[in-house]
Amino acid sequence: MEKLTQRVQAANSLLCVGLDPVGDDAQVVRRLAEVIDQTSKYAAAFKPNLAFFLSREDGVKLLRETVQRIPESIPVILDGKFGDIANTADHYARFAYDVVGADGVTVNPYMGDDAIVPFARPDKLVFVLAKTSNKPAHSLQDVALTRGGTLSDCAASVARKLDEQHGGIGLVVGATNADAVARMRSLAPDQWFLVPGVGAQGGDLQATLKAGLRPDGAGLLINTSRALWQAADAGAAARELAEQINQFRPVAV
Ligand SMILES: O=C(O)c1cc(=O)[nH]c(=O)n1[C@@H]1O[C@H](COP(=O)(O)O)[C@@H](O)[C@H]1O
Repeated sequence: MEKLTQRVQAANSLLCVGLDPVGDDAQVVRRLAEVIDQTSKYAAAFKPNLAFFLSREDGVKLLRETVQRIPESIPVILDGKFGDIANTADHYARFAYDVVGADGVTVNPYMGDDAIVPFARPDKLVFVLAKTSNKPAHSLQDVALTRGGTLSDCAASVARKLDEQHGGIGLVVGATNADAVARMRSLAPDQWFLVPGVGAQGGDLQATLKAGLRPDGAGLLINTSRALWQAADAGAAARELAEQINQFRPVAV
């Protein structure tokens, strides 16, 4: 969290640049370098999505090279949505941190605390899926529990408890439902949220910021992936989005 906070302050940005590379091999290598180099100045973090690398024959090598190209001061969140029993999760954590060199991960909490805890290390960021951006998520995440609240609420409270115990635990909350962002913020007032869903998925940036920013003007990492990958000028698009975000921040961090 320290590295993230420092970067957010240094770049004066809450923008997370998503890296979901598509195209043929030569295009992808060239475009990844371009997007990283052009957007770095405006990036609070980068989020490579593991699936887009694993679908290529040399995906792990490309992922490692991608992470190495990102300036050291900018946190890299490996979006793997990992989630398995502790023994297996430990190997995913070694992959993400020790093989790939990521500073953080996304984790699916469905299997419970032991799917999350192996990722908690003093210097790492763990974002737990709580309320995702995809519409069909309601079939599981909005289910009401007999003890009260929904499954999303439960994920948020697990993430909060684990943050108190281990530190470095945030939530993934989609930008496609501002009421849900507000609900998650009420359950997790202090934690960082990774927020995908603006850009290609049509999330409302202003409503999301209003619902989710902490009083200190931080606490949200606004991710966009395709909108930057497909932009004619990724640097200009990143600058524009970072500036739009800052317009709605009540206080500079
Ligand atoms: O964990 C994520 O990053 C994630 C959670 C979520 O609720 N919704 C969501 O879209 N994502 C990821 O965020 C990125 C969104 O990409 P764009 O829709 O192209 O901006 C993809 O890598 C998704 O896998």
